[in-house]
Amino acid sequence: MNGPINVYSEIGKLKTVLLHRPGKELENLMPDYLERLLFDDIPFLQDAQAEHDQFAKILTDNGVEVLYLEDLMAESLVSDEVKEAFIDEYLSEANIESDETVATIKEMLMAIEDKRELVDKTMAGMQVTELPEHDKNSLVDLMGNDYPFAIDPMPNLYFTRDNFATIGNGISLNHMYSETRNRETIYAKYIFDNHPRFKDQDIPRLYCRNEEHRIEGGDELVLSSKVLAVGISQRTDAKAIEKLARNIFKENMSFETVLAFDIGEYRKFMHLDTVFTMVDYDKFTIHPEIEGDLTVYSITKGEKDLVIKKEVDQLESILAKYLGVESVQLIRCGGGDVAAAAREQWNDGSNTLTIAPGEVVVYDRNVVTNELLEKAGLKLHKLRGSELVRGRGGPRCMSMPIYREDI
Ligand SMILES: NC(=[NH2+])NCCC[C@H](N)C(=O)O
Repeated sequence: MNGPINVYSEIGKLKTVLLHRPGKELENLMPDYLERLLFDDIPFLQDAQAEHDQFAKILTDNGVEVLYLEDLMAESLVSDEVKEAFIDEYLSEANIESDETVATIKEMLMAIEDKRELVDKTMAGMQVTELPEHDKNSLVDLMGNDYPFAIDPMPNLYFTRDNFATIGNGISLNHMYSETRNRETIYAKYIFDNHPRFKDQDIPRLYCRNEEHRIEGGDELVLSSKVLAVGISQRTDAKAIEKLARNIFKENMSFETVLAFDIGEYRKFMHLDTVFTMVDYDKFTIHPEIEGDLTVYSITKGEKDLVIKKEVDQLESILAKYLGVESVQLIRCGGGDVAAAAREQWNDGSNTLTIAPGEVVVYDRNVVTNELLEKAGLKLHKLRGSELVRGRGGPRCMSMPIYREDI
């Protein structure tokens, strides 16, 4: 009998997925703080939500159960004790200098009875002007500053791919690269510890948010029940991958090899899944710009510790060897046109979500890449990508598979 989580491939028929419908956190984006919050522009919330609803509809129309992070989190606040523990932990990570402000906000949040409303508020952030008058005795309170937020918004939450990742029947609860995104990982922590769907189930924890080294779900790809690919990137460092591999091997899961893809540290391709995704048994998207310099390392379990080797073959041969297929096809984002490749990668042309072997969700705007995917025989579900894309993420980033049929 399989547990509630079952993800042994990138392509098996998707049965259950986790999304987050973007909310008020996007309206708390301001030009001065975009870079710190890892955004490049301010999406129009209403249209972003409409696009996101279309995404959810494509999935449900194709037999996928869509769960929402905000609902699961609300349902995880199973008692007053859990609610208070969550609020305390949330506030301790919210970067609030004054204890009086913490106490004031705690009182405000505790007073919200509707659990969904409370969860939404924690995601949206809080402007200083929302706080009631409260005692200002501490030096930081008296000095004040111009910063408009008492608590920052979490605008990247709709990229549910990153803050935790499902691997086999387990999860890696991630330690994120940036402070703004590290706060997001609190929701998965409470969900997997308290939600009735997950609480008493055997769900191995393969990484933990308190770890020192950083890893993000956009870098974690489950290529098969035996092989994982993990990006060494702007977001994920090599030490974290070693730790993850050790934990996976310790759990005696089916995975035998972790392939570490060194894609360099760039904002434009912050995660492996912004340049490489698996779309069929033997087909992948790839951004041509990373191909030349890409180095792949294999990590396997040795007698005493990990055995780590540099793979010297072409990417196609490495993939074919580890996946046990005769050959693989790499479908290049933008084809041979450098401008199309760069533009469409920036707009997540290689960030596809595979919902069944050979069947993918893509943004409609990446016309050059989409045509190549169709030519390769793939079935495309096209999603309007005007507002959501401004956060620099596509269909794979915006989804976390919870259950895929085995292939
Ligand atoms: N899996 C992904 N590629 N996620 C994209 C995340 C984008 C987000 N703005 C960030 O910089 O973190």
